This record gives sequence, structure tokens and C-alpha cells, in this order.
Amino acid sequence: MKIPVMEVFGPTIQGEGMVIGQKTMFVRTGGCDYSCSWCDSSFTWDGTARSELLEVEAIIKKIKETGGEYFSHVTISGGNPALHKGIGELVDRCHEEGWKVAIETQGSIWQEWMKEIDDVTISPKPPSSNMKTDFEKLDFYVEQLKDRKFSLKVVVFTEEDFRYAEQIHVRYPKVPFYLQIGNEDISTTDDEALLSKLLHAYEWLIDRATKSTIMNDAKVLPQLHTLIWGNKRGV
Ligand SMILES: C[S@@+](CC[C@H](N)C(=O)[O-])C[C@H]1O[C@@H](n2cnc3c(N)ncnc32)[C@H](O)[C@@H]1O
Ligand SMILES: Nc1nc2[nH]cc(C(=O)O)c2c(=O)[nH]1
Ligand code: SF4
Ligand SMILES: [Mg+2]
Repeated sequence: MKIPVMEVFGPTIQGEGMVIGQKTMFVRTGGCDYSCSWCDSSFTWDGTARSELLEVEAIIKKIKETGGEYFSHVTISGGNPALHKGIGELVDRCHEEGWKVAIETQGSIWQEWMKEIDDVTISPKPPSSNMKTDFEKLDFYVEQLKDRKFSLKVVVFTEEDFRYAEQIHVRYPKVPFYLQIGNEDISTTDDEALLSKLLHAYEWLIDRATKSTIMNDAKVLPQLHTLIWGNKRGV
């Protein structure tokens, strides 16, 4: 089954969430059912870039050509990779190669192959994104994954977003929970100014989380890759 692929890159480090720091390859799929106001990967869905429709075997070949012998972990992101049925076959093929597989999704579309993935990150979207969470769908997701290794990650830009994050963590108290500071400046090439801004925003989020009893067991993270490489693509 064919999958629309925007880019294959790496090895790099996973810059976000539950396996932050993990050396990994990335496969970024095209298309999203959301259109977050601050999406840092909007080229996957806004028509400004083209995807390539590839058979799973061609994707495996691309991963090997790009990563050589220098990886054992593959992260699938997008767009929303859960739009594509063919990812199940891709996950199986990665496992046959001996690679672990992680996925990034917003939890709006369920696929049975989600259960085969080693590290699932579900990232429900706060009010500043202008998206609306379908809590029935999210409940179903969390229920389906309850015996697996998965986590929830909420990106926070505002106080209202922080309240939303609290609401998510309270709703699913047993699920490992991550707060991630939002990047407001997704198009700047001034890395120094961006770094300074992001570190200040991260400090605000840490401070806010330390003052919330609800967040007593949360992990508060930046986007590590953005601190290092700014808004550069393919890192
Ligand atoms: C580009 S999305 C692709 C996967 C999936 N559509 C999702 O949103 O989870 C990957 C991750 O980047 C996060 N993200 C997107 N734009 C961001 C921004 N401007 N600042 C911080 N995180 C951002 C998303 O919330 C998500 O956790
Ligand atoms: N290094 C690195 N880590 C990431 N974690 C999540 C990413 C994504 O865009 O989904 C991402 C990315 O694009 N690069
Ligand atoms: S759900 Fe993810 S890929 Fe889709 S618009 Fe939002 S951040 Fe971007
Ligand atoms: Mg990204």
C-alpha cells in the first residue's frame, strides 16, 4: 500500500517528548486532518510542498540509503501519520529490520496498527491552535493503548493552553504526561534571537508547572532540536 512521504531524514535526535534524546531516523508523511494555527510542519498539508507516493519497500530503501548503519530507531511523524492505513506494513517492515518505531499523532484518527508501535506520543491540541479536541475519540485512543508504552504531550503557548493541559492530565492521570513549550516564531532564521526567546518561554512554562499541584508528576520540556538548529527543516 502506498504512503505519501514528504521527507526522510536523520539520523538525528528525537527532540521532543517521551524518548527525547533518542537517536532516530524520521519519516514525515503528507496530509493532516487538522490545521493548527502555529503548526511548524504546515508544508505537510498547506499545499506549499509535494509528497511522493511510495510503496513501503521504497520507504525502507530510502531510510537505509539516508541512515546507513547509523540508526536502530525510526520515528514516524507528519502531518498526521494516522491518516494512512499503509503505515501498519511500514511498522512491520521496520521491526523485521530490527528497528524500534515511534509515532507522533494528535489522537484524532485511530488505526489498529497503532498498537504495534513501540513509543506512541499523542499530542492533543490546546485552544491557541484553534482546533477542537474530540474527547470521545481521545478517550477511545487512551483506552486502546492502555497496556502499551505511550504518552500524552501538550504544547503550551498561553495560560489558557496551560489550563487545557491540566484538564488533559486530570482526565488521564495514569498516562505519562509531558508539557512542551510552543515555538511562536516558526519562520525566523535568526537562531540567536529564537534561542533566547524559546529559553525565556521555557522558563515561564517551568515556573508555571512548579506552581501547579496538578502538574506534580509532569515532565516539562523544550523542543531540543529547535534550541540547537532553529527552524531548519530535516533535522
Ligand atoms: C508537526 S506535529 C506532527 C504530528 C501530529 N500531527 C501532531 O501534531 O502530534 C509534531 C509535533 O510538533 C508539535 N508542534 C507543532 N508546531 C509546534 C510549534 N510551533 N511549537 C511547538 N511544538 C509544535 C505538535 O504539537 C506535535 O507534538
Ligand atoms: N529532531 C526532531 N525531533 C522531532 N520530534 C518531533 C518532530 C516532529 O516534527 O514531529 C521532530 C523533528 O522534526 N525533529
Ligand atoms: S495536528 Fe500536527 S501536523 Fe497537523 S496541523 Fe497540528 S501540529 Fe501540524
Ligand atoms: Mg517538528
